[in-house]
Amino acid sequence: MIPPALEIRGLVKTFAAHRAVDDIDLTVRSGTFHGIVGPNGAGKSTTIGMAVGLVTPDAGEIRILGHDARRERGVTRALTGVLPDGLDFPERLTGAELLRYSAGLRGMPRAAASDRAAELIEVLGLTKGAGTPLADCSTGTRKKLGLAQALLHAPRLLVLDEPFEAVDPVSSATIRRVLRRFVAGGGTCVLSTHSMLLVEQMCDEVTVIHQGRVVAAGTVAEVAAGSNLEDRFVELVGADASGSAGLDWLTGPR
Ligand SMILES: Nc1ncnc2c1ncn2[C@@H]1O[C@H](COP(=O)(O)OP(=O)(O)OP(=O)(O)O)[C@@H](O)[C@H]1O
Repeated sequence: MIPPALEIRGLVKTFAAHRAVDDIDLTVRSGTFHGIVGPNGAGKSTTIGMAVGLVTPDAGEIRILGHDARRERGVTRALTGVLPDGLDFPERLTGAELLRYSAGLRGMPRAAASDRAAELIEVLGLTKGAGTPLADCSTGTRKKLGLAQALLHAPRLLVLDEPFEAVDPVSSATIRRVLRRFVAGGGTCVLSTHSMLLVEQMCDEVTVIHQGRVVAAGTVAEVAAGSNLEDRFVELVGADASGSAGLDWLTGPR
Protein backbone atom coordinates (compact mmCIF):
# COMPACT_ATOMS: atom_id res chain seq x y z
CA MET A 1 0.00 0.00 0.00
CA ILE A 2 1.30 3.50 -0.85
CA PRO A 3 1.88 5.50 2.36
CA PRO A 4 0.27 8.94 2.70
CA ALA A 5 2.30 11.67 1.00
CA LEU A 6 2.11 13.66 4.22
CA GLU A 7 1.06 12.46 7.64
CA ILE A 8 1.06 14.80 10.63
CA ARG A 9 0.21 13.70 14.17
CA GLY A 10 -0.11 15.86 17.27
CA LEU A 11 1.72 18.86 15.84
CA VAL A 12 2.22 21.74 18.28
CA LYS A 13 3.97 25.12 18.00
CA THR A 14 3.87 27.92 20.56
CA PHE A 15 5.26 31.40 19.98
CA ALA A 16 5.79 33.10 23.36
CA ALA A 17 2.44 32.49 25.09
CA HIS A 18 0.50 31.96 21.86
CA ARG A 19 -0.23 28.39 20.74
CA ALA A 20 -0.21 28.92 16.98
CA VAL A 21 -0.60 25.22 16.17
CA ASP A 22 -2.50 23.23 18.74
CA ASP A 23 -2.38 19.46 18.29
CA ILE A 24 -2.95 19.21 14.56
CA ASP A 25 -3.45 15.87 12.77
CA LEU A 26 -3.45 15.89 8.99
CA THR A 27 -3.31 13.14 6.37
CA VAL A 28 -2.70 13.85 2.71
CA ARG A 29 -3.26 10.83 0.50
CA SER A 30 -0.70 10.16 -2.19
CA GLY A 31 -1.66 11.33 -5.68
CA THR A 32 -4.17 13.92 -4.50
CA PHE A 33 -4.61 17.66 -4.42
CA HIS A 34 -5.12 18.81 -0.82
CA GLY A 35 -6.17 22.30 0.22
CA ILE A 36 -5.43 23.87 3.58
CA VAL A 37 -7.70 26.79 4.37
CA GLY A 38 -8.29 28.98 7.39
CA PRO A 39 -8.67 32.63 8.35
CA ASN A 40 -5.67 34.98 8.77
CA GLY A 41 -3.47 33.81 11.64
CA ALA A 42 -5.12 30.36 11.80
CA GLY A 43 -1.77 28.54 11.75
CA LYS A 44 -1.60 27.39 8.11
CA SER A 45 1.89 28.72 7.31
CA THR A 46 3.26 27.52 10.64
CA THR A 47 1.86 24.03 9.98
CA ILE A 48 3.26 23.99 6.45
CA GLY A 49 6.59 25.36 7.69
CA MET A 50 6.87 22.52 10.21
CA ALA A 51 5.82 19.91 7.63
CA VAL A 52 8.72 20.85 5.37
CA GLY A 53 11.36 21.45 8.03
CA LEU A 54 11.43 25.27 8.00
CA VAL A 55 9.92 25.64 11.48
CA THR A 56 10.87 23.41 14.42
CA PRO A 57 7.84 21.82 16.09
CA ASP A 58 7.46 21.76 19.88
CA ALA A 59 5.80 18.35 19.60
CA GLY A 60 4.38 16.01 16.99
CA GLU A 61 5.34 13.62 14.24
CA ILE A 62 5.66 14.28 10.52
CA ARG A 63 6.03 11.57 7.91
CA ILE A 64 6.57 12.20 4.22
CA LEU A 65 5.81 9.21 1.97
CA GLY A 66 6.44 6.97 4.95
CA HIS A 67 9.74 8.63 5.99
CA ASP A 68 10.19 10.36 9.33
CA ALA A 69 10.82 14.02 8.54
CA ARG A 70 13.12 14.48 11.55
CA ARG A 71 15.20 11.28 11.40
CA GLU A 72 15.32 10.97 7.59
CA ARG A 73 15.72 14.64 6.77
CA GLY A 74 17.84 14.11 3.63
CA VAL A 75 15.31 11.70 2.10
CA THR A 76 12.25 13.81 2.89
CA ARG A 77 13.97 16.95 1.63
CA ALA A 78 14.70 15.25 -1.71
CA LEU A 79 11.08 14.09 -2.01
CA THR A 80 9.60 17.51 -1.30
CA GLY A 81 9.32 20.75 -3.25
CA VAL A 82 8.39 23.83 -1.23
CA LEU A 83 7.01 27.26 -1.99
CA PRO A 84 7.31 28.87 1.44
CA ASP A 85 5.52 31.84 2.89
CA GLY A 86 7.55 35.03 2.62
CA LEU A 87 9.97 33.96 -0.16
CA ASP A 88 13.21 34.75 1.59
CA PHE A 89 15.46 34.87 -1.50
CA PRO A 90 19.13 35.79 -2.03
CA GLU A 91 18.02 39.14 -3.46
CA ARG A 92 21.06 39.99 -5.62
CA LEU A 93 20.74 36.83 -7.72
CA THR A 94 18.74 36.89 -10.94
CA GLY A 95 15.90 34.39 -11.41
CA ALA A 96 18.10 32.15 -13.56
CA GLU A 97 20.91 32.31 -11.01
CA LEU A 98 18.46 31.37 -8.26
CA LEU A 99 17.47 28.23 -10.15
CA ARG A 100 21.15 27.32 -10.79
CA TYR A 101 21.94 27.92 -7.12
CA SER A 102 19.00 25.72 -5.98
CA ALA A 103 19.98 22.95 -8.38
CA GLY A 104 23.54 23.11 -7.03
CA LEU A 105 22.31 22.87 -3.43
CA ARG A 106 20.31 19.80 -4.38
CA GLY A 107 23.29 18.23 -6.13
CA MET A 108 21.57 18.05 -9.51
CA PRO A 109 23.73 17.38 -12.61
CA ARG A 110 24.46 20.74 -14.20
CA ALA A 111 23.25 19.99 -17.77
CA ALA A 112 19.93 18.45 -16.65
CA ALA A 113 19.33 21.33 -14.23
CA SER A 114 20.02 23.88 -16.94
CA ASP A 115 17.60 22.19 -19.41
CA ARG A 116 14.87 21.95 -16.77
CA ALA A 117 15.37 25.56 -15.65
CA ALA A 118 15.14 26.78 -19.26
CA GLU A 119 11.89 24.84 -19.74
CA LEU A 120 10.36 26.15 -16.49
CA ILE A 121 11.35 29.72 -17.41
CA GLU A 122 9.64 29.31 -20.78
CA VAL A 123 6.46 27.59 -19.51
CA LEU A 124 5.95 29.94 -16.55
CA GLY A 125 6.62 33.09 -18.61
CA LEU A 126 9.72 34.01 -16.64
CA THR A 127 12.03 35.19 -19.42
CA LYS A 128 12.26 38.72 -17.98
CA GLY A 129 12.51 37.55 -14.37
CA ALA A 130 15.28 35.13 -15.32
CA GLY A 131 17.56 38.05 -16.13
CA THR A 132 16.45 40.40 -13.33
CA PRO A 133 17.82 40.56 -9.76
CA LEU A 134 15.20 39.11 -7.41
CA ALA A 135 15.07 42.37 -5.47
CA ASP A 136 13.74 44.05 -8.62
CA CYS A 137 11.19 41.38 -9.60
CA SER A 138 7.46 41.92 -9.11
CA THR A 139 5.64 39.99 -6.38
CA GLY A 140 3.96 37.70 -8.93
CA THR A 141 7.26 37.00 -10.72
CA ARG A 142 8.91 36.17 -7.40
CA LYS A 143 6.07 33.75 -6.68
CA LYS A 144 6.52 32.06 -10.05
CA LEU A 145 10.30 31.84 -9.55
CA GLY A 146 9.64 30.28 -6.13
CA LEU A 147 7.38 27.75 -7.82
CA ALA A 148 10.02 26.99 -10.48
CA GLN A 149 12.54 26.45 -7.68
CA ALA A 150 10.10 24.04 -5.96
CA LEU A 151 9.55 22.04 -9.18
CA LEU A 152 13.12 21.89 -10.49
CA HIS A 153 14.18 18.63 -8.83
CA ALA A 154 10.90 16.85 -9.75
CA PRO A 155 9.67 16.24 -6.19
CA ARG A 156 6.95 13.70 -5.32
CA LEU A 157 5.28 16.05 -2.82
CA LEU A 158 4.73 19.73 -3.52
CA VAL A 159 3.88 21.97 -0.57
CA LEU A 160 2.80 25.43 -1.70
CA ASP A 161 1.94 28.33 0.58
CA GLU A 162 -0.53 30.55 -1.29
CA PRO A 163 0.90 29.81 -4.76
CA PHE A 164 -1.60 31.97 -6.64
CA GLU A 165 -1.31 35.09 -4.51
CA ALA A 166 -0.35 38.09 -6.71
CA VAL A 167 -0.15 35.90 -9.83
CA ASP A 168 -2.00 37.19 -12.92
CA PRO A 169 -4.90 35.13 -14.36
CA VAL A 170 -2.96 33.92 -17.41
CA SER A 171 -0.03 32.69 -15.31
CA SER A 172 -2.48 31.26 -12.82
CA ALA A 173 -4.11 29.16 -15.55
CA THR A 174 -0.66 27.93 -16.65
CA ILE A 175 0.29 27.01 -13.09
CA ARG A 176 -2.98 25.13 -12.60
CA ARG A 177 -2.30 23.10 -15.76
CA VAL A 178 1.24 22.28 -14.60
CA LEU A 179 0.01 21.27 -11.13
CA ARG A 180 -2.83 19.14 -12.55
CA ARG A 181 -0.32 17.30 -14.78
CA PHE A 182 1.98 16.86 -11.79
CA VAL A 183 -0.81 15.21 -9.77
CA ALA A 184 -2.08 13.18 -12.76
CA GLY A 185 1.48 11.80 -13.02
CA GLY A 186 1.31 10.48 -9.43
CA GLY A 187 2.60 13.55 -7.57
CA THR A 188 0.85 15.05 -4.54
CA CYS A 189 0.15 18.72 -4.07
CA VAL A 190 -0.70 20.44 -0.79
CA LEU A 191 -1.56 24.09 -1.01
CA SER A 192 -2.77 26.74 1.37
CA THR A 193 -5.07 29.34 -0.03
CA HIS A 194 -7.79 31.83 0.81
CA SER A 195 -9.67 31.02 -2.38
CA MET A 196 -12.52 28.58 -1.78
CA LEU A 197 -13.22 28.64 -5.51
CA LEU A 198 -9.70 27.37 -6.15
CA VAL A 199 -10.20 24.57 -3.61
CA GLU A 200 -13.51 23.61 -5.23
CA GLN A 201 -11.93 23.61 -8.68
CA MET A 202 -8.60 21.93 -7.90
CA CYS A 203 -8.66 19.95 -4.66
CA ASP A 204 -9.77 16.42 -3.86
CA GLU A 205 -9.64 17.00 -0.13
CA VAL A 206 -9.50 19.98 2.18
CA THR A 207 -8.54 20.69 5.78
CA VAL A 208 -9.96 23.72 7.57
CA ILE A 209 -7.75 25.16 10.34
CA HIS A 210 -9.05 27.69 12.85
CA GLN A 211 -7.15 29.01 15.88
CA GLY A 212 -4.45 26.37 15.48
CA ARG A 213 -6.85 23.41 15.31
CA VAL A 214 -8.44 21.33 12.57
CA VAL A 215 -12.15 22.14 12.54
CA ALA A 216 -13.07 20.11 9.45
CA ALA A 217 -11.36 17.71 7.05
CA GLY A 218 -12.42 15.42 4.23
CA THR A 219 -13.37 15.56 0.59
CA VAL A 220 -14.46 18.99 -0.60
CA ALA A 221 -18.07 17.72 -0.78
CA GLU A 222 -17.89 16.32 2.76
CA VAL A 223 -16.54 19.57 4.20
CA ALA A 224 -18.99 21.70 2.19
CA ALA A 225 -21.79 19.50 3.62
CA GLY A 226 -24.39 20.40 1.02
CA SER A 227 -23.56 24.11 1.07
CA ASN A 228 -21.00 25.94 -1.05
CA LEU A 229 -17.53 25.81 0.47
CA GLU A 230 -17.29 29.54 1.08
CA ASP A 231 -20.52 29.68 3.12
CA ARG A 232 -19.55 26.53 5.01
CA PHE A 233 -16.09 28.01 5.72
CA VAL A 234 -17.58 31.20 7.18
CA GLU A 235 -19.90 29.05 9.29
CA LEU A 236 -17.02 26.86 10.54
CA VAL A 237 -14.71 29.69 11.52
CA GLY A 238 -17.47 31.73 13.16
CA ALA A 239 -19.51 34.02 11.00
CA ASP A 240 -19.80 37.53 12.36
CA ALA A 241 -21.25 40.78 11.17
CA SER A 242 -17.99 42.78 11.25
CA GLY A 243 -18.17 45.61 8.76
CA SER A 244 -21.91 46.14 9.03
CA ALA A 245 -21.72 48.61 11.91
CA GLY A 246 -19.38 51.44 13.01
CA LEU A 247 -17.20 53.53 10.60
CA ASP A 248 -19.95 56.17 10.47
CA TRP A 249 -17.30 58.82 9.70
CA LEU A 250 -16.57 56.89 6.48
CA THR A 251 -19.98 55.65 5.40
CA GLY A 252 -22.36 58.38 6.59
CA PRO A 253 -23.59 61.37 4.58
CA ARG A 254 -21.10 64.27 4.16
N1 LIG B 1 7.84 33.62 14.00
C1 LIG B 1 6.75 33.94 14.70
N2 LIG B 1 6.85 34.56 15.88
C2 LIG B 1 5.75 34.87 16.61
N3 LIG B 1 4.49 34.59 16.22
C3 LIG B 1 4.33 33.97 15.04
C4 LIG B 1 5.45 33.62 14.22
N4 LIG B 1 4.97 33.00 13.10
C5 LIG B 1 3.63 32.99 13.23
N5 LIG B 1 3.25 33.56 14.38
C6 LIG B 1 1.86 33.70 14.87
O1 LIG B 1 1.26 32.42 14.80
C7 LIG B 1 -0.09 32.54 14.37
C8 LIG B 1 -0.31 31.69 13.13
O2 LIG B 1 0.38 32.33 12.06
P1 LIG B 1 0.43 31.69 10.59
O3 LIG B 1 1.31 32.57 9.77
O4 LIG B 1 0.74 30.26 10.68
O5 LIG B 1 -1.10 31.85 10.16
P2 LIG B 1 -1.75 31.69 8.70
O6 LIG B 1 -2.96 30.83 8.88
O7 LIG B 1 -0.76 31.23 7.71
O8 LIG B 1 -2.21 33.19 8.43
P3 LIG B 1 -2.38 34.03 7.04
O9 LIG B 1 -3.58 33.47 6.35
O10 LIG B 1 -2.65 35.42 7.55
O11 LIG B 1 -1.13 33.90 6.25
C9 LIG B 1 -0.36 34.03 14.19
O12 LIG B 1 -0.97 34.52 15.37
C10 LIG B 1 1.02 34.62 13.99
O13 LIG B 1 1.06 35.95 14.43
